[in-house]
Amino acid sequence: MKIAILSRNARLYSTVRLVEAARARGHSVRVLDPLRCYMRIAAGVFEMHYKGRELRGIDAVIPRIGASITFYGTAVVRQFEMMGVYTPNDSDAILRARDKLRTLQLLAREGIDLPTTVFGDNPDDTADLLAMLGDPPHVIKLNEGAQGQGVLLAEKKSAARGMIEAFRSLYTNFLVQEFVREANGADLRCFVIGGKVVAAMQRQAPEGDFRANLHRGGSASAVELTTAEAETAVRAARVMGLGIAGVDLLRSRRGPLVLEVNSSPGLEGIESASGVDVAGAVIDYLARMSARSAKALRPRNRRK
Ligand SMILES: Nc1ncnc2c1ncn2[C@@H]1O[C@H](COP(=O)(O)OP(=O)(O)OP(=O)(O)O)[C@@H](O)[C@H]1O
Ligand SMILES: [Mg+2]
Ligand SMILES: [Mg+2]
Repeated sequence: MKIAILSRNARLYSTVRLVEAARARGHSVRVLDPLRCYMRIAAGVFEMHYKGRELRGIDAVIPRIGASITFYGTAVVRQFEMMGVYTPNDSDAILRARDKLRTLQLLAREGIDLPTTVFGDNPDDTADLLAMLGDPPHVIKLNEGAQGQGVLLAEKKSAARGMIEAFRSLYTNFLVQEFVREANGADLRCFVIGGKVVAAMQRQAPEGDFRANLHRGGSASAVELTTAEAETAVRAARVMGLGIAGVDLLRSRRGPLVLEVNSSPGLEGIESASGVDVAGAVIDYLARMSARSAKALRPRNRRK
């Protein structure tokens, strides 16, 4: 199989591990910087070019699209889809997951539990918006933030109002949520591949913080998920339409709550905390699925 990994940096741990795992399984693999992929679109014709050459014969892509290049990155993934290249996460699913509010709306529709969330535009509605959530503390977070950046805790109503005013003055979208205190600064990252949790870790925020992200100094450890937690993670990935997903859960008094679903989850923390060869599992899944989709696309099987 010929695999392309869409990643801005070939030296990142996740990218290196995926390349290794693909080579170890006898696949040909290359890393493409999505921002160097350029495309030609004409009636019924989809071409992808890279550093002066047309790309041909790629069977599958692994999109690792960072939050700062969502628009361009998903356009590249979509072009590959149009060319009939298999991707475990399609461009629409990546866009869905990038938007935390949209994610929560889609999950809530399916009855998946999450921290109660409010969203509003007009300053005149702020007091009522906060009242809809109940007493502080409240969590205020950027709709498209990542790595814990732009996730704030407001202990008092006045702090919440101040943070909301600050975000509004920056014309950025944000959510306000109930603070799940009993999570005690820990969250669960569940790595879901093809409808199964293949690895999980618990992340603990450093002293004095409530955000468990490893990029914010959190520490990771192995964790045994309950059946309810594993099922919730698998359902969340399925609702989002993601073949590969990093589902973040909080342990709460009323059961697992989904915080968000990540479409390009990192491998470093989870492989070392769980001891699982997650990169290998990604490549095995890709090989299975791309063979299946190639079969479905064979001309005799194609729908007229
Ligand atoms: N409502 C909440 N109650 C308690 N803790 C929360 C809440 N929301 C977020 N947190 C904490 O803050 C962290 C970051 O939040 P979240 O996962 O929503 O943001 P992110 O920046 O997209 O993270 P990632 O890097 O995983 O993509 C969570 O992992 C969790 O530890
Ligand atoms: Mg995230
Ligand atoms: Mg998260």
